[in-house]
Amino acid sequence: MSALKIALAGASGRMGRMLIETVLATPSVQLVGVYERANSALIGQDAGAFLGQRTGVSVSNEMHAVLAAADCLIDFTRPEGTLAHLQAASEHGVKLVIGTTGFTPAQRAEIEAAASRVPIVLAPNMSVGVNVTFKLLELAARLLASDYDIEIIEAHHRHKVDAPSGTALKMGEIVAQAVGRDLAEVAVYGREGVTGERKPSTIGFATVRGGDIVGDHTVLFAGAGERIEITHKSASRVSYAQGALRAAHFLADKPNGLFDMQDVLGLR
Ligand SMILES: NC(=O)C1=CN([C@@H]2O[C@H](COP(=O)(O)OP(=O)(O)OC[C@H]3O[C@@H](n4cnc5c(N)ncnc54)[C@H](O)[C@@H]3O)[C@@H](O)[C@H]2O)C=CC1
Ligand SMILES: O=C(O)C1=N[C@H](C(=O)O)C[C@H](O)C1
Repeated sequence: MSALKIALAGASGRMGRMLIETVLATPSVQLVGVYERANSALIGQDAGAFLGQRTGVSVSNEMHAVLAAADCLIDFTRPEGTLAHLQAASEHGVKLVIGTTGFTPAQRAEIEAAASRVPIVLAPNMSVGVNVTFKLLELAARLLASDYDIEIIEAHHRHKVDAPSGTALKMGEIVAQAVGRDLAEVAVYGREGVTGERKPSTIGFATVRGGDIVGDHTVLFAGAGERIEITHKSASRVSYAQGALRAAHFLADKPNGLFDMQDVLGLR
């Protein structure tokens, strides 16, 4: 079987670098294109230069050239970048794995519309561990129901620009749905001053930013006389990169449609 041809966006980013390293170490995939923004010092350099490796693939700011030989584009950038890349990928019939977070509902609708033309995996967290944690949360929330207060706490590195994390928001959606609430109505994003007592149906979010924390998420179910904490901690970005490659393989035989990592991992 021939290797899956992968193009990457966001070459200089934390995830971009981890993806380049992971693709180069994975025999079932081949790096065929690497994109970075025009103002980047990396343009024209070999994509493996930061690893001391020669790949023969130069970093380019011409998305159409980057996509020309690709089966799948993996994008971990920023919402505005992802939407531009989505447009180019759908023109080329290139499948998409999107790890970027922080989309507005309107931006998400654009991704959904594009999925009628090309298949897309869109997931705020590609790690197997987080996706299994989602299942644990669903079960815990359903069993504990309204007797326990639900709070979601996430911590990330100092460079992260969106809050709460995409993963924390997804966890909120999962637990809200499991207890029959609409997250948009019950979410409380941070507290300050004289807030009054906690309303029982709310789901609170707390965000920590500091240092090089890769990504920690805890969902706290606090009841009378006890509490349950379900926590996932990432120690390396490699699990996200490996998940993204699993997602790319999953898309290989899909003509179109919007999927997430629960689909990829068979966790539905
Ligand atoms: N789904 C998942 O498993 C994970 C998702 N993420 C998400 O991936 C995204 C990137 O994270 P990091 O690599 O840590 O960020 P980063 O800041 O290290 O890298 C961002 C990359 O995107 C590029 N970029 C920024 N704006 C752009 C634009 N308008 N057009 C094109 N390219 C643009 C930058 O040049 C850079 O290469 C974030 O949204 C983050 O939340 C991060 C880790 C795991
Ligand atoms: O920006 C990050 O680093 C991460 N972003 C994702 C998110 O917003 O959930 C996934 C992971 O937590 C790392």
